[in-house]
Amino acid sequence: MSPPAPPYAIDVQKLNKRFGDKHVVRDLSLQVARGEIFGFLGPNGSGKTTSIRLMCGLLTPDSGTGTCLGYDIVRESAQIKRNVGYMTQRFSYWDDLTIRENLDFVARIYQMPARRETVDRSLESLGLQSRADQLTGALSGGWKQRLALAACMLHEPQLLLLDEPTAGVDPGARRNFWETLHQLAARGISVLVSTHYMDEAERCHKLAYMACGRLLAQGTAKQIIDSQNLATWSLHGEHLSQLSDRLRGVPGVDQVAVFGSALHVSGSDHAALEAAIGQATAGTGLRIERIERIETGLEDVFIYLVDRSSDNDGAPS
Ligand SMILES: Nc1ncnc2c1ncn2[C@@H]1O[C@H](COP(=O)(O)OP(=O)(O)OP(=O)(O)O)[C@@H](O)[C@H]1O
Repeated sequence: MSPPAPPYAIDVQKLNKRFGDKHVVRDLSLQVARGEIFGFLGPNGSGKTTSIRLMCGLLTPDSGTGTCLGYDIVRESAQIKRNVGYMTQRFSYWDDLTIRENLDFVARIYQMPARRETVDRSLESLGLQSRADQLTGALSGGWKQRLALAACMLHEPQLLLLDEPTAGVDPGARRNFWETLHQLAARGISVLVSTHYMDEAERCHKLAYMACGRLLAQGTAKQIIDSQNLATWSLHGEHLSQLSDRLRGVPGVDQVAVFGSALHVSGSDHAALEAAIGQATAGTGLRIERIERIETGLEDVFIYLVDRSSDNDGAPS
Protein backbone atom coordinates (compact mmCIF):
# COMPACT_ATOMS: atom_id res chain seq x y z
CA MET A 1 0.00 0.00 0.00
CA SER A 2 1.41 3.42 -0.89
CA PRO A 3 1.76 5.93 1.96
CA PRO A 4 -1.02 8.53 2.29
CA ALA A 5 -0.44 11.70 0.26
CA PRO A 6 0.75 14.60 2.44
CA PRO A 7 -2.00 17.19 3.05
CA TYR A 8 0.06 20.02 1.59
CA ALA A 9 1.62 20.22 -1.85
CA ILE A 10 3.98 22.83 -0.42
CA ASP A 11 4.76 23.24 3.25
CA VAL A 12 7.80 25.39 4.08
CA GLN A 13 8.93 27.11 7.27
CA LYS A 14 11.20 30.07 7.77
CA LEU A 15 13.13 29.88 4.50
CA ASN A 16 15.92 32.41 4.07
CA LYS A 17 18.09 33.13 1.06
CA ARG A 18 20.84 35.67 0.56
CA PHE A 19 22.71 36.55 -2.62
CA GLY A 20 25.91 38.21 -1.37
CA ASP A 21 24.80 40.83 1.12
CA LYS A 22 21.28 40.96 -0.36
CA HIS A 23 18.71 39.23 1.84
CA VAL A 24 16.26 38.22 -0.86
CA VAL A 25 13.91 35.85 1.01
CA ARG A 26 13.24 36.41 4.71
CA ASP A 27 11.60 33.84 6.98
CA LEU A 28 9.21 32.58 4.33
CA SER A 29 6.58 30.19 5.74
CA LEU A 30 3.82 29.06 3.43
CA GLN A 31 1.45 26.16 2.82
CA VAL A 32 -0.33 25.28 -0.39
CA ALA A 33 -3.09 22.66 -0.05
CA ARG A 34 -3.74 19.96 -2.63
CA GLY A 35 -5.97 21.17 -5.44
CA GLU A 36 -5.52 24.79 -4.39
CA ILE A 37 -4.64 27.71 -6.65
CA PHE A 38 -2.28 29.85 -4.63
CA GLY A 39 -1.43 33.31 -5.97
CA PHE A 40 1.92 34.89 -5.28
CA LEU A 41 2.02 38.66 -5.61
CA GLY A 42 4.48 41.44 -4.99
CA PRO A 43 6.47 44.18 -6.71
CA ASN A 44 9.30 43.42 -9.14
CA GLY A 45 12.35 42.14 -7.33
CA SER A 46 10.44 41.30 -4.14
CA GLY A 47 11.69 37.69 -4.16
CA LYS A 48 8.86 35.69 -5.74
CA THR A 49 10.95 33.81 -8.31
CA THR A 50 13.64 33.06 -5.75
CA SER A 51 10.97 31.74 -3.36
CA ILE A 52 9.48 29.51 -6.06
CA ARG A 53 12.94 28.10 -6.82
CA LEU A 54 13.58 27.45 -3.13
CA MET A 55 10.25 25.67 -2.77
CA CYS A 56 10.90 23.27 -5.64
CA GLY A 57 14.47 22.44 -4.71
CA LEU A 58 16.17 24.37 -7.54
CA LEU A 59 17.89 26.61 -5.00
CA THR A 60 19.09 25.63 -1.53
CA PRO A 61 17.92 27.86 1.32
CA ASP A 62 20.52 29.29 3.72
CA SER A 63 18.17 28.26 6.52
CA GLY A 64 14.67 26.90 6.96
CA THR A 65 12.96 23.61 6.24
CA GLY A 66 10.10 22.29 4.19
CA THR A 67 8.56 19.77 1.88
CA CYS A 68 7.23 19.89 -1.65
CA LEU A 69 4.83 17.06 -2.55
CA GLY A 70 6.06 15.41 0.64
CA TYR A 71 9.74 15.48 -0.44
CA ASP A 72 12.33 17.38 1.56
CA ILE A 73 13.25 20.55 -0.34
CA VAL A 74 16.95 20.22 0.51
CA ARG A 75 17.63 16.47 0.46
CA GLU A 76 15.13 15.27 -2.15
CA SER A 77 15.27 17.91 -4.85
CA ALA A 78 15.70 15.30 -7.60
CA GLN A 79 12.32 13.69 -6.73
CA ILE A 80 10.70 17.12 -6.57
CA LYS A 81 11.96 18.06 -10.03
CA ARG A 82 10.50 14.84 -11.43
CA ASN A 83 7.05 15.54 -9.98
CA VAL A 84 6.64 19.26 -10.43
CA GLY A 85 5.82 21.28 -13.54
CA TYR A 86 7.71 24.58 -13.57
CA MET A 87 6.85 27.26 -16.12
CA THR A 88 9.56 29.90 -15.98
CA GLN A 89 9.09 33.55 -16.94
CA ARG A 90 10.94 32.99 -20.19
CA PHE A 91 9.72 29.74 -21.60
CA SER A 92 11.63 28.76 -24.72
CA TYR A 93 10.32 26.81 -27.67
CA TRP A 94 11.35 26.47 -31.29
CA ASP A 95 9.58 28.99 -33.51
CA ASP A 96 10.09 26.87 -36.61
CA LEU A 97 8.58 23.72 -35.12
CA THR A 98 4.86 23.09 -34.83
CA ILE A 99 3.15 22.82 -31.46
CA ARG A 100 3.15 19.03 -31.78
CA GLU A 101 6.84 18.96 -32.73
CA ASN A 102 7.76 21.21 -29.82
CA LEU A 103 5.94 18.92 -27.38
CA ASP A 104 7.53 15.87 -28.98
CA PHE A 105 10.94 17.53 -28.60
CA VAL A 106 10.34 18.05 -24.85
CA ALA A 107 9.13 14.46 -24.50
CA ARG A 108 12.31 13.22 -26.22
CA ILE A 109 14.59 15.31 -23.96
CA TYR A 110 12.94 13.76 -20.91
CA GLN A 111 13.01 10.31 -22.54
CA MET A 112 9.33 9.78 -21.93
CA PRO A 113 7.86 6.40 -22.83
CA ALA A 114 4.91 6.25 -25.29
CA ARG A 115 5.81 9.66 -26.66
CA ARG A 116 3.12 9.88 -29.30
CA GLU A 117 0.32 9.02 -26.86
CA THR A 118 1.74 11.42 -24.27
CA VAL A 119 1.84 14.29 -26.76
CA ASP A 120 -1.66 13.49 -28.08
CA ARG A 121 -3.06 13.38 -24.55
CA SER A 122 -1.43 16.70 -23.74
CA LEU A 123 -2.74 18.36 -26.95
CA GLU A 124 -6.22 17.17 -26.11
CA SER A 125 -6.25 18.05 -22.43
CA LEU A 126 -5.11 21.63 -23.09
CA GLY A 127 -7.31 22.17 -26.15
CA LEU A 128 -4.36 22.46 -28.54
CA GLN A 129 -5.41 19.96 -31.23
CA SER A 130 -6.76 22.59 -33.61
CA ARG A 131 -3.34 24.28 -33.70
CA ALA A 132 -1.18 21.18 -33.32
CA ASP A 133 0.33 21.43 -36.79
CA GLN A 134 0.89 25.19 -36.93
CA LEU A 135 4.35 26.69 -36.64
CA THR A 136 4.81 28.05 -33.14
CA GLY A 137 6.46 31.28 -34.27
CA ALA A 138 3.26 32.34 -36.05
CA LEU A 139 0.97 31.82 -33.04
CA SER A 140 -0.49 34.52 -30.77
CA GLY A 141 0.86 34.98 -27.24
CA GLY A 142 -2.12 33.12 -25.80
CA TRP A 143 -1.43 29.95 -27.81
CA LYS A 144 2.29 30.10 -27.06
CA GLN A 145 1.52 30.33 -23.38
CA ARG A 146 -0.84 27.34 -23.67
CA LEU A 147 2.00 25.43 -25.34
CA ALA A 148 4.29 26.39 -22.44
CA LEU A 149 1.72 25.01 -20.00
CA ALA A 150 1.36 21.81 -22.02
CA ALA A 151 5.15 21.35 -22.08
CA CYS A 152 5.51 21.68 -18.32
CA MET A 153 2.59 19.25 -17.83
CA LEU A 154 3.71 16.50 -20.20
CA HIS A 155 4.91 14.35 -17.29
CA GLU A 156 1.55 14.87 -15.49
CA PRO A 157 2.86 16.66 -12.41
CA GLN A 158 0.74 17.03 -9.27
CA LEU A 159 2.02 20.56 -8.66
CA LEU A 160 2.44 23.42 -11.10
CA LEU A 161 4.73 26.36 -10.37
CA LEU A 162 3.90 29.13 -12.81
CA ASP A 163 6.06 32.25 -12.77
CA GLU A 164 4.06 35.11 -14.31
CA PRO A 165 2.55 32.84 -16.97
CA THR A 166 0.26 35.49 -18.43
CA ALA A 167 2.64 38.45 -18.67
CA GLY A 168 1.97 40.23 -21.97
CA VAL A 169 -1.01 38.05 -22.90
CA ASP A 170 -4.31 39.68 -23.91
CA PRO A 171 -7.29 39.65 -21.50
CA GLY A 172 -9.31 37.07 -23.45
CA ALA A 173 -6.44 34.59 -23.53
CA ARG A 174 -5.71 35.27 -19.87
CA ARG A 175 -9.32 34.44 -19.00
CA ASN A 176 -9.14 31.16 -20.94
CA PHE A 177 -5.85 30.32 -19.27
CA TRP A 178 -7.41 30.81 -15.84
CA GLU A 179 -10.37 28.63 -16.75
CA THR A 180 -7.87 25.91 -17.59
CA LEU A 181 -6.08 26.40 -14.26
CA HIS A 182 -9.38 25.96 -12.41
CA GLN A 183 -10.13 22.78 -14.36
CA LEU A 184 -6.70 21.42 -13.40
CA ALA A 185 -7.27 22.35 -9.75
CA ALA A 186 -10.63 20.57 -9.83
CA ARG A 187 -8.66 17.43 -10.83
CA GLY A 188 -6.56 17.80 -7.66
CA ILE A 189 -3.54 19.52 -9.21
CA SER A 190 -2.08 22.25 -7.00
CA VAL A 191 -0.97 25.50 -8.57
CA LEU A 192 1.35 28.19 -7.24
CA VAL A 193 1.22 31.11 -9.64
CA SER A 194 2.94 34.48 -9.48
CA THR A 195 1.19 37.40 -11.10
CA HIS A 196 0.97 41.18 -11.15
CA TYR A 197 -2.67 41.21 -12.28
CA MET A 198 -5.32 41.98 -9.66
CA ASP A 199 -8.12 40.23 -11.57
CA GLU A 200 -6.00 37.06 -11.48
CA ALA A 201 -5.31 37.49 -7.77
CA GLU A 202 -9.05 37.47 -7.20
CA ARG A 203 -9.37 34.14 -9.02
CA CYS A 204 -7.00 32.39 -6.61
CA HIS A 205 -8.24 30.32 -3.69
CA LYS A 206 -5.51 31.83 -1.52
CA LEU A 207 -2.91 34.54 -1.89
CA ALA A 208 0.36 35.70 -0.44
CA TYR A 209 1.78 39.17 -0.86
CA MET A 210 5.54 39.65 -0.72
CA ALA A 211 7.64 42.81 -0.54
CA CYS A 212 11.38 43.14 0.13
CA GLY A 213 11.64 39.36 0.61
CA ARG A 214 8.99 39.23 3.34
CA LEU A 215 5.47 37.87 3.23
CA LEU A 216 3.29 40.74 4.37
CA ALA A 217 -0.05 38.94 4.20
CA GLN A 218 -1.52 35.61 3.24
CA GLY A 219 -4.95 34.02 3.17
CA THR A 220 -8.07 34.32 1.04
CA ALA A 221 -8.66 37.68 -0.64
CA LYS A 222 -11.32 38.43 1.98
CA GLN A 223 -9.04 37.49 4.88
CA ILE A 224 -6.27 39.72 3.52
CA ILE A 225 -8.63 42.65 3.04
CA ASP A 226 -10.25 42.20 6.47
CA SER A 227 -6.88 41.82 8.21
CA GLN A 228 -5.96 45.45 7.52
CA ASN A 229 -9.34 46.90 8.63
CA LEU A 230 -9.09 49.81 6.17
CA ALA A 231 -11.98 52.11 5.32
CA THR A 232 -11.86 53.45 1.76
CA TRP A 233 -13.56 56.40 0.08
CA SER A 234 -13.73 57.08 -3.62
CA LEU A 235 -13.61 60.70 -4.84
CA HIS A 236 -14.53 61.70 -8.38
CA GLY A 237 -13.93 65.18 -9.75
CA GLU A 238 -11.79 67.39 -11.94
CA HIS A 239 -8.84 68.32 -9.76
CA LEU A 240 -7.79 64.98 -8.41
CA SER A 241 -4.08 65.74 -8.23
CA GLN A 242 -4.70 68.91 -6.17
CA LEU A 243 -7.09 66.99 -3.97
CA SER A 244 -4.55 64.24 -3.59
CA ASP A 245 -1.92 66.80 -2.43
CA ARG A 246 -4.36 68.22 0.10
CA LEU A 247 -5.13 64.80 1.53
CA ARG A 248 -1.65 63.32 1.80
CA GLY A 249 -0.22 63.46 5.29
CA VAL A 250 -3.48 64.61 6.92
CA PRO A 251 -4.10 62.72 10.19
CA GLY A 252 -6.53 59.87 9.51
CA VAL A 253 -5.46 59.51 5.88
CA ASP A 254 -3.10 56.55 5.56
CA GLN A 255 -3.15 56.26 1.78
CA VAL A 256 -4.15 58.18 -1.32
CA ALA A 257 -4.03 56.38 -4.67
CA VAL A 258 -5.33 57.17 -8.15
CA PHE A 259 -7.62 54.49 -9.63
CA GLY A 260 -8.52 55.51 -13.19
CA SER A 261 -10.69 58.61 -12.88
CA ALA A 262 -11.11 58.29 -9.12
CA LEU A 263 -9.03 58.88 -6.05
CA HIS A 264 -9.10 56.15 -3.41
CA VAL A 265 -8.46 57.43 0.09
CA SER A 266 -7.97 54.85 2.83
CA GLY A 267 -7.29 54.79 6.54
CA SER A 268 -7.45 52.46 9.50
CA ASP A 269 -9.07 55.02 11.83
CA HIS A 270 -12.44 55.15 10.09
CA ALA A 271 -13.84 58.18 11.94
CA ALA A 272 -10.63 60.21 11.55
CA LEU A 273 -10.56 59.35 7.84
CA GLU A 274 -14.12 60.55 7.30
CA ALA A 275 -13.44 63.79 9.18
CA ALA A 276 -10.22 64.35 7.21
CA ILE A 277 -11.98 63.90 3.88
CA GLY A 278 -14.76 66.26 4.99
CA GLN A 279 -12.24 68.96 5.93
CA ALA A 280 -10.04 68.52 2.86
CA THR A 281 -12.95 68.79 0.46
CA ALA A 282 -14.97 71.58 2.12
CA GLY A 283 -14.70 75.10 0.74
CA THR A 284 -11.77 74.32 -1.56
CA GLY A 285 -13.32 75.53 -4.78
CA LEU A 286 -12.33 72.18 -6.32
CA ARG A 287 -15.13 70.60 -8.32
CA ILE A 288 -15.81 67.27 -6.66
CA GLU A 289 -18.59 65.37 -8.37
CA ARG A 290 -18.98 62.43 -6.04
CA ILE A 291 -17.65 61.23 -2.71
CA GLU A 292 -18.65 57.76 -1.59
CA ARG A 293 -17.55 55.11 0.84
CA ILE A 294 -16.63 51.97 -1.08
CA GLU A 295 -15.50 48.49 -0.16
CA THR A 296 -11.75 48.28 0.25
CA GLY A 297 -10.26 46.21 -2.56
CA LEU A 298 -7.23 43.94 -2.74
CA GLU A 299 -5.26 46.55 -4.66
CA ASP A 300 -5.94 49.19 -1.98
CA VAL A 301 -4.61 46.78 0.63
CA PHE A 302 -1.54 45.80 -1.40
CA ILE A 303 -0.56 49.45 -1.97
CA TYR A 304 -1.02 50.06 1.75
CA LEU A 305 1.12 47.05 2.68
CA VAL A 306 3.95 48.01 0.31
CA ASP A 307 3.97 51.63 1.49
CA ARG A 308 4.18 50.50 5.10
CA SER A 309 6.86 47.91 4.41
CA SER A 310 9.06 50.41 2.54
CA ASP A 311 8.56 52.91 5.41
CA ASN A 312 9.73 50.23 7.82
CA ASP A 313 12.69 49.18 5.68
CA GLY A 314 13.78 52.70 4.91
CA ALA A 315 13.73 52.26 1.14
CA PRO A 316 11.29 50.92 -1.39
CA SER A 317 12.18 47.60 -2.98
N1 LIG B 1 21.14 34.42 -8.84
C1 LIG B 1 21.07 35.64 -8.30
N2 LIG B 1 22.16 36.30 -7.89
C2 LIG B 1 22.10 37.51 -7.33
N3 LIG B 1 20.94 38.20 -7.12
C3 LIG B 1 19.81 37.60 -7.50
C4 LIG B 1 19.80 36.30 -8.11
N4 LIG B 1 18.51 35.96 -8.39
C5 LIG B 1 17.76 37.01 -7.98
N5 LIG B 1 18.51 37.98 -7.45
C6 LIG B 1 18.05 39.25 -6.87
O1 LIG B 1 17.10 38.92 -5.87
C7 LIG B 1 16.04 39.87 -5.83
C8 LIG B 1 14.72 39.13 -5.96
O2 LIG B 1 14.61 38.62 -7.30
P1 LIG B 1 13.39 37.72 -7.77
O3 LIG B 1 13.63 37.40 -9.21
O4 LIG B 1 13.23 36.58 -6.83
O5 LIG B 1 12.17 38.72 -7.60
P2 LIG B 1 10.69 38.66 -8.23
O6 LIG B 1 9.77 39.06 -7.15
O7 LIG B 1 10.47 37.34 -8.87
O8 LIG B 1 10.74 39.79 -9.33
P3 LIG B 1 9.90 39.92 -10.73
O9 LIG B 1 8.47 40.19 -10.36
O10 LIG B 1 10.56 41.08 -11.38
O11 LIG B 1 10.09 38.64 -11.46
C9 LIG B 1 16.30 40.85 -6.95
O12 LIG B 1 16.93 41.98 -6.39
C10 LIG B 1 17.27 40.11 -7.87
O13 LIG B 1 18.11 41.00 -8.53
